[in-house]
Amino acid sequence: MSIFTGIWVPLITPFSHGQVDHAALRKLVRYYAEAGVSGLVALGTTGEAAALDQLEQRAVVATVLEAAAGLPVIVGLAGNHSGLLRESLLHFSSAAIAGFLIPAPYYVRPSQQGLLDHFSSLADASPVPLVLYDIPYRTGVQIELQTLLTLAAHPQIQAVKDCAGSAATTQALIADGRLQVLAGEDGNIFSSLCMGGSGAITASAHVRPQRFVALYRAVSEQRLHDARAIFHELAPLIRLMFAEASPGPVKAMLAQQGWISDELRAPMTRASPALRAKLQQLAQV
Ligand SMILES: O=C(O)C1=N[C@H](C(=O)O)C[C@H](O)C1
Repeated sequence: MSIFTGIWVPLITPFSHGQVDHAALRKLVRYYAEAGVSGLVALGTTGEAAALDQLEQRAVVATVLEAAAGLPVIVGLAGNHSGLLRESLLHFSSAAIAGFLIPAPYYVRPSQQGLLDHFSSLADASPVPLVLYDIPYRTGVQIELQTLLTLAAHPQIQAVKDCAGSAATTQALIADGRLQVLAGEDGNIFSSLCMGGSGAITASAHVRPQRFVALYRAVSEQRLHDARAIFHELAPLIRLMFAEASPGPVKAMLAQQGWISDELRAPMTRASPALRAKLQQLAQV
């Protein structure tokens, strides 16, 4: 069994006056570590990695690793240029990271054979495990079940962040048992864990991380009644976190709590005033 279990927070990247706010990032990392999460993801979708240049990406990972003080950190590696991806992979491999989270190359819509070749060659080059990131609504291409199962034979491919939105695929991956299945759709966390999923990478856990950890523990300890109650309690929060383009709502909530300033980089935008009002109401519950 690999380490890809429990609740992982895909960190936002805080900005202040247009620059990465490393002080705020450090504080957030400490907060999540103390909340009992299993690990952190830097440069995930929620981290606005696409809006960071190479130096900023490297600086973000360095800050997260330093503040995490041994808590496992996965680095997101998204892109559609194989050479640049490989270069980043080799760069970050020299740091003490727990793995890479890698989606299908976006926009170019490769064939399943192209995906097999792509992930296999990155896995061959990587000294740390890969978490495959299946998120067709963002990349434009599905990593089909058969492709995931073929890739599971590679010793360095150990988990999948499952955002495919197919209960049948989730079930088949869990039944196969070779890949750890991390729920990547926040609304599916409870069902995925109950089916035997190993955990979740969930942006909603930026808010009330302790409750997400409690949900994971309740399912692991087979306290179904407790787990169900916690999930129902978290459901309104999860809905609001994705009511507008992510990570706008997460950043709005964290800004209301005083952790960060409510800044995103274009083309991403802040949550609307209407949503911010709803988030404020939720915070009072
Ligand atoms: O940052 C991530 O990685 C996440 N991705 C999903 C998405 O892209 O919508 C959602 C998940 O909560 C975190």
